[in-house]
Formats: sequence, structure tokens, C-alpha cells
Amino acid sequence: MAAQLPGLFMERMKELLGPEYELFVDTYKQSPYGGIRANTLKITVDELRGRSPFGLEPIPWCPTGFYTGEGARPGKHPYYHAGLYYIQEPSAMAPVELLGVQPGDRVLDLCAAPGGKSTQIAAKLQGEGLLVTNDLHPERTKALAKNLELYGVRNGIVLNESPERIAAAFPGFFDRILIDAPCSGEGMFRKDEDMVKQWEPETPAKYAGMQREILAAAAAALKPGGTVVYSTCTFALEENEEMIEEFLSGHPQFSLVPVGGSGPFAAGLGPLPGAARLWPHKVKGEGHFMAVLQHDGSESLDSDGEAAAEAKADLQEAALTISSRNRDARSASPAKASAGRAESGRGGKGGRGSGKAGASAGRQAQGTGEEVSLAVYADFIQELLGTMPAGYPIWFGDHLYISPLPREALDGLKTIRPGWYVGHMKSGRFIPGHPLATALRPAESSRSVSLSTESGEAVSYLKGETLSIPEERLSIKAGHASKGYTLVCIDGFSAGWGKWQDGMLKNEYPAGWRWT
Ligand SMILES: C[S@@+](CC[C@H](N)C(=O)[O-])C[C@H]1O[C@@H](n2cnc3c(N)ncnc32)[C@H](O)[C@@H]1O
Repeated sequence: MAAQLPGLFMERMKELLGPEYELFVDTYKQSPYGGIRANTLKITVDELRGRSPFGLEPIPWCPTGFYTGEGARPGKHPYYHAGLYYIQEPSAMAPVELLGVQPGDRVLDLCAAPGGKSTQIAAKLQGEGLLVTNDLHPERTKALAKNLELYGVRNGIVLNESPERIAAAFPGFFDRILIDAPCSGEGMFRKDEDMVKQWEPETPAKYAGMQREILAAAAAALKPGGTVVYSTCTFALEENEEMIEEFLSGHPQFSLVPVGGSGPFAAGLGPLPGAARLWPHKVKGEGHFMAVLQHDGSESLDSDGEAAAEAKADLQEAALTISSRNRDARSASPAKASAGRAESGRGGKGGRGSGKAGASAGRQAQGTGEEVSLAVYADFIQELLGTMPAGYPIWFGDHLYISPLPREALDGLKTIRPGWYVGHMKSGRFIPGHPLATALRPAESSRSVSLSTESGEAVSYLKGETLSIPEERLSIKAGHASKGYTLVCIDGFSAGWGKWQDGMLKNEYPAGWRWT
């Protein structure tokens, strides 16, 4: 690396590492490691290994993660655009592995942009349960929302909030919370020279103040008996072991789950050996710190007592309902799924669509603008998928999301994406959204076509070109016409929409996503 490391930082590292210091310094002469993580919402690990155009070597602490080796350009392959893997620094894959996420959990990722760990959590949830993913900085939530869309996440809500306000809205609600804290980034100096330039002697103390507040908010949003994983990509004691010690002494219901000192994880420093460190001179990855904090299960709601408990009970009921609907939906017959839709016809702002709009979708829908729009959507989705996505419909203007939580649960919160974006109303018709496509498996769509990477068709599609596709290449479910919205897949993995008619596939891949 070219940037000069700050003298005071090096002195502190010498003190921290003692005899290992020279080995640590040598790592700055080596290149950082590249990695990808299989997106198991779309592809299995074995299938990715079989198809990968570049060599893959397993990452010891992440069963879905691989080193890609020098020369690999994973961002320049159609599989990246089909959301089959996330490009991620290897050490950054460790914290979610320690969070213990199970399908059906309610998980909060408090400091989430651009979404590496959120997409990893979503893959572990496998579409069941709830992921609330948040970042304080509005600009950064755009990349977060886009990544949830690219990786086919159906049950994610993106917020742009302070952790305190999230805790106030969801007291004692989440099973698992990840704090991938904003930090001084010392562990990334080899990979990101900007972090070196931004570092000043006071930087660790500045971040420690933020981390303290985020930890306190996480404790308030956690369900009794839940788990918090706290991680940083820095070496400074005050942001790591000292921060966790202070938290534990102020929160006696929490204890540290020992993970340091076993497997690939080095022990935490000083009095906290149970915390985990990844050191660049010991593993193939950048510097990371992790602590797993377990709540003992005792109820400890503070001042707002009853109101908070009531809000929590309502939310829990809603989340339970939706969790069981998601389970049902996976095995639902169309008839059963549409019964679910009728129940969930709520939320939304009204004012879209008209009686005429309903008629244009093939039936005379009647009722308020909101009801008509939902009816048009339902007709469209029933034809396209033969089943309805489980969840609460939430309209943002003309745009429809299917949310894992009812609209009221998000009232007053700055919500960037209340759920799975399924499409929008335009001139009385429903237009399917790109994220609807990316989250579908080919067999879920009435019409689909697979383009191969080898023939170059996949890249042509990703560039936005219209393609000539004979009808016999379409996979069409019995009883469906060949004309209409068609799920476009790359080697069998969903990538976007096309509109097929008379041998031509009109390209619906969004302009902002195209291959350049
Ligand atoms: C280490 S990065 C997160 C990386 C992310 N977890 C991933 O895996 O892609 C820390 C994030 O915290 C955000 N942040 C900073 N202060 C915050 C706060 N008080 N509350 C929530 N997020 C915050 C930053 O905008 C930044 O995106």
C-alpha cells in the first residue's frame, strides 16, 4: 500500500501486539484478499462451486464464503447481475455466522449499509420471519435497498433511522440484533487507503461515543432471551473489548458468549478473552472484532412500561401471523393464497386506479381507488404467478410493497422500503417491479425464458437489448398465453422481466442496473 500509516496508530499497535508486531506490519506488504459469498436465496453452495467461472477456496468461518484469488473479477460476470453471490471482504462474513439466525426469526441490522451482512442474514432467514435493516445516513440507504433487491430479499424492511427511534418503536421485539458499528476502520487500512487518510488520534474516542449509544438502543429493542452481535473492523481497545466490558457492567441481564480462542477466532484482549478477533497476520482476511451478547430472558421494560408492552404484543401478533402465512404460502394452492390476499387487503393511501382501471385488467372491479388497485394487482399477479405473495400490502403513492409487518408498525419511522417491491399502477394497469422478478424462482412464473452466459445472450439482455426469442424457447405453464411479461433468467436464475410478443422479447431490465 502507498499511504503512510499514522505514527501514533503504529505505536498503539506495537503496544497491543508485543512480539507479534513485526508479523502484523508485514501484512501491509501483501494484497488484501477478495471474497464472494453464495446467495443461498438463489443458488446452493455446491451449485455455485460447480458453475463458478473462477477458482473458489473456502473461507474457514463462513460455509457460504469463498476466496476468489488474484485476477478474478467477480463483479464482471452475469452471475453477479443475477444476484448469485455477494462480493464481500472475507473477515466481514464472520459476524453474521455468530448471530445464529434461524428461519422465522425477527432480526434487526442496525448499521447496515451497503448491505453485505443484511443480505447474509436474509439468506439465513430463507424468506421466513423478518429483517429490519437500517442505516443512519440517507445516501447510504440507497445502496442498501438496491442490494436487497438484487439479492432477491422478500421479507426485508429498509429504514433510515436513529437506533434510539427504532428501539422506541420496537421495544423488546427482535430475536437477534447485529451492530456492525461505525468505527475508526483501522482493520481496513490495507484495503481502503481513505480510512488511513481519515484517521486521527481522536478518531477511536469519537466512534466510541456513537457505539455506546447504539449498544444501549440495541439492548432496548432486543426480546428477552435474544442475542446481539457487536462487530467492528478496527483494532482500538476502546471501540472493542473496553466498549463491551462497559456495556456488560451497565447491563447485568447480558453475558458474553465465549467464541474467541477457538477455531479461526483469536481470543479477545485483556479481560475479555471470550470476544473474538481476526488478525490479518493470523488469518487470510482483514482485522475484525466480534462479541456475542446473550440476554438472560428476564423482562426489563423501562419507563414507558405498559404502552411499550402493548405495542410489542400487537407487533408480535402481526409478525407471528405473517410468519405462518409465509410458511403456508410456500405450499399454498392458488385458491388458498387468494383467501390470504382478501384478509390482507388493507393499508395504502387510496386515490389510485378507477372502476375503468379494474375493467382494463379484465374484470369490473368496484370500490375505493385503493380496493380497485389491489384488485388489478391481484388479477395481474394471479395470472403471472398463480399465487399471491404473503404479506401486508403497503402503497407508497402508486407503488406497491408487500410487507412482513402491517403499515401501522412503521408509522412515524423514515421508511425507505417497507417490504418487497412488487410493482406500480400506471394508467389503470399494474406494472411488475424489477425486485419482484429478482426474488422469484423460475418455476414460480407462468412464463419464463433462460438465456445462457455462453451464447452472449445474457450480456445482451443485461445491456438492455431487445432479443429475438422463438416461442418454443419459452417455458409456459398450462393455460397461459405466451404473450406478456416473462421472467428472464440467466442460466436458469431469475434476473429481470421481458415482455414477449411475436418472437421478440422486449427488454424490461431497468436502465440504472444495466451492464456497462
Ligand atoms: C461498518 S459500516 C456497515 C457495513 C454493513 N454492515 C455491511 O456489511 O455492508 C457502518 C455503517 O453504520 C452507519 N452508521 C453510522 N452511525 C450510525 C448510527 N448512529 N446508527 C446507525 N447507523 C450508523 C454508517 O452510515 C455505515 O453505513
